Amino acid sequence: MPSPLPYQAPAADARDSIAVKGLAKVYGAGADRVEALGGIDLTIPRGAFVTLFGPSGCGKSTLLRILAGLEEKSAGAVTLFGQTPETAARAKNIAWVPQSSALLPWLTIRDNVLLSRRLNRRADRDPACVSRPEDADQVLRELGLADFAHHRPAALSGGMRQRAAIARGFVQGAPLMLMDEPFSALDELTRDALRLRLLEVWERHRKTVVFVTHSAAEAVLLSDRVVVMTPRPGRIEAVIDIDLPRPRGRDAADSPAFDARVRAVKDTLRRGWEGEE
Ligand SMILES: Nc1ncnc2c1ncn2[C@@H]1O[C@H](COP(=O)(O)OP(=O)(O)OP(=O)(O)O)[C@@H](O)[C@H]1O
Repeated sequence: MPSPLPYQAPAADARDSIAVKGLAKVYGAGADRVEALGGIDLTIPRGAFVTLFGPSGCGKSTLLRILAGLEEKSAGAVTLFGQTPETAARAKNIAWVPQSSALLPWLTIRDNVLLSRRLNRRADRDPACVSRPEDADQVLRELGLADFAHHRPAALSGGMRQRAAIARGFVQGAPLMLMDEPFSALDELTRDALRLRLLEVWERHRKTVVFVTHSAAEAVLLSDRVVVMTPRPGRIEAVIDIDLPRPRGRDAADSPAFDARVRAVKDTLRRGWEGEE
């Protein structure tokens, strides 16, 4: 009988990061073949706020859906804190914040925010992240929704409903939040206010966030790292560390340092795109 292979402990940091290695995704075949992602390597440390930034069609949503376990990869390896996306999704270790709030109209805001937690009481979650009902009240307060907790979604503005969707993400008890352009349907003033609200709440909870946006300024304001992606096939042009001090508030976007980071992100995208043409 062959001797068993020696036990190999997982890499020391496997449970402390998201690791993407050689990831590729192809949709369709023949004339319909689209290489949505090719050769994606990315490491995201636990607790980081990381943004995927790039033009339409560069594969941001595909990458996010693969991380969420909603889409199969064509090649490569993905682990979320040591788990496959499918296992992490089954264990309810991933919270998804969509573009539109997707609240249930017949439930109050508080019940909407608590719904996933209630439905998934028995989930095999990361014990450090399990939330309590009181957490919903705290997060609703932090997001300025305490007075609306017992209203139904129809009584709230679009911005408030999106805040409720973000609250639901934080209360879900998952260590990882995936946010797919959560502010894209909102007007500019509401977006500005919501970015700051999101930052305030994230500072207190420090979940790992992977956020998708088309806005360089939004990416820089929110992130520890901006992943600049270019299309055909979707690939990572560069990962830019945003070394601006935290916490970042209303004044964070009013500095030459901020403008320089936004310029660096845009220039990186332009270089990658021009290089491709
Ligand atoms: N289900 C699908 N079937 C076929 N092709 C798809 C599918 N989903 C995405 N694609 C293609 O894969 C590529 C990447 O799409 P994806 O939506 O991930 O990009 P994106 O950067 O998120 O774009 P956007 O910013 O417009 O949302 C595009 O060429 C798109 O047409």
